[in-house]
Amino acid sequence: MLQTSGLTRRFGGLVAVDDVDFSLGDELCSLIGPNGAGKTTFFNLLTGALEPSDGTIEFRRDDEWLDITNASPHETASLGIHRSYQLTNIFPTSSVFENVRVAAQAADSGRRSFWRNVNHFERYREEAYDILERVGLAEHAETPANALSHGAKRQLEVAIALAGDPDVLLLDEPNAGVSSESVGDIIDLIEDVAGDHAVLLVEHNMDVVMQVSDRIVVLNQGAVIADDEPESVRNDPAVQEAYLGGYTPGDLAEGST
Ligand SMILES: Nc1ncnc2c1ncn2[C@@H]1O[C@H](COP(=O)(O)OP(=O)(O)OP(=O)(O)O)[C@@H](O)[C@H]1O
Repeated sequence: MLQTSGLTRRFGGLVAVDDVDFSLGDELCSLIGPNGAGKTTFFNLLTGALEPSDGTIEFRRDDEWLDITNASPHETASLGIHRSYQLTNIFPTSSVFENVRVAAQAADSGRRSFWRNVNHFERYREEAYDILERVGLAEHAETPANALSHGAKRQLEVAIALAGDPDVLLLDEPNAGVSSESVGDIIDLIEDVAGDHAVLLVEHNMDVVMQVSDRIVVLNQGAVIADDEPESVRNDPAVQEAYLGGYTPGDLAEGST
């Protein structure tokens, strides 16, 4: 569905993403690695927020591979690649419902404006309510976004990303700052969303990663050092050394960044 070949991004002399060959199918793949490994830069390359220094990015739509290496964020979004942004795309004083409705409307005007009809506003409302039901925020529909708990704000970010009607969802630390009691809700949401979307997840909480992932890709200093199913990645000596040294399974603790 999405693949990169030799993807590289340099910042001056620093190689933040280093010759990455990666593919995402219809699965939930987690991207992990130590601070500064290049995960955010890789997300920014996939969405078009940053231009690569080298390499290519391709996206499959219908049966055709499209070269999206130099696509803008607007173009990647209209193709169906959406990212959950940590709080930055929430309108804090608008209601939860309004945030999702506006996102549904914006996505529609980017994608399907030609087909809009007189009932489209009602459709955005229905879409927004359906999504709020799905992410567990229906009872907070009229709450101003800035009055939500941290965990509920994360759910709202996912709701806004879903409103874009994505094929590929890039989830950026959906557990960051979430209390340990709410981590289970976010896990349920990630697993639910992965049922009908390809998902690439950046997440520091290893228990979450081990529980939800079909596959894990490990970045270290910009390069892929492992790409395998969770059990194999956990037992990989190179991954242990670079990242998992202190990890013992079973502690669903608060996500850290
Ligand atoms: N705009 C930029 N200009 C210069 N250097 C940058 C820029 N963005 C990122 N970097 C550097 O690129 C490297 C990779 O950073 P990146 O944020 O992608 O890592 P990360 O894996 O997401 O880290 P974290 O887990 O801390 O979020 C780091 O050394 C970072 O300092």
